[in-house]
Amino acid sequence: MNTSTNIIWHDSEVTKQERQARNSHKSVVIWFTGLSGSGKSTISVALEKALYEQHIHSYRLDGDNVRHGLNSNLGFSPEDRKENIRRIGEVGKLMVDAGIVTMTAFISPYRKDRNYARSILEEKEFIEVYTKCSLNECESRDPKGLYKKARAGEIKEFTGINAPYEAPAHPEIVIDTEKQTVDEAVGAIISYLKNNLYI
Ligand SMILES: Nc1ncnc2c1ncn2[C@@H]1O[C@H](COP(=O)(O)OS(=O)(=O)O)[C@@H](OP(=O)(O)O)[C@H]1O
Ligand SMILES: Nc1ncnc2c1ncn2[C@@H]1O[C@H](COP(=O)(O)OP(=O)(O)O)[C@@H](O)[C@H]1O
Repeated sequence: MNTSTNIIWHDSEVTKQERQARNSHKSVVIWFTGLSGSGKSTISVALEKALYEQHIHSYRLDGDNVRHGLNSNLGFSPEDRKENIRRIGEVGKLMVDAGIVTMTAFISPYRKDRNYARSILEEKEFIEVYTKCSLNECESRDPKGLYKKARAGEIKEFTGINAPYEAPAHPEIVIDTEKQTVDEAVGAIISYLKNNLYI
């Protein structure tokens, strides 16, 4: 619900299309979703580096990082996760307007919340990338030791253990991180961007 009143939109004199033309590439949100430990951060970091090396204006928003600042007042209840994703969707939209290829790496476990983020962008401005990985494998990777803590009852509402993860029904890209290497994942996403004339 919008509680701000008496607010009037003020247009820029530089359009998104003009920024994209100057950058010689489209702007888009590449929305990673998947369990903790499924590879969202690892792949988005590698993708960001590869895009940077190809002179693509890009930027990465990562759950752990954004929760240190912009979203530091949010926890992991369904309501807080919804607000987390709503804000990231809005930031993603601003970055697309600024002409930037934006990667977001959030668990974003609820389909409805991801679809909301998609809905505020124009068609083709949201590419959902599902980092598919079994809970078993994520738990054995446990890069931050959080699954161990969750199993020991030290973290409430941990995704996959005692909070749900709803896999995307129709993601644009699926990366099976139990089968594809990080380089293969980056290659697959860059091919998608090239084949669909984003870059
Ligand atoms: N309860 C609980 N459930 C899931 N994850 C937890 C939790 N508590 C802390 N963490 C750590 O926070 C990271 C997930 O934050 P996100 O902003 O991506 O989560 S969400 O999209 O709002 O669901 C997640 O990072 P990733 O491992 O990179 O996914 C964890 O490091
Ligand atoms: N094919 C792969 N793709 C991505 N990460 C992988 C892969 N194989 C192993 N890993 C490892 O799995 C872990 C994934 O952790 P991370 O990227 O932080 O996941 P997330 O951001 O989804 O929580 C890292 O330790 C990474 O080195």
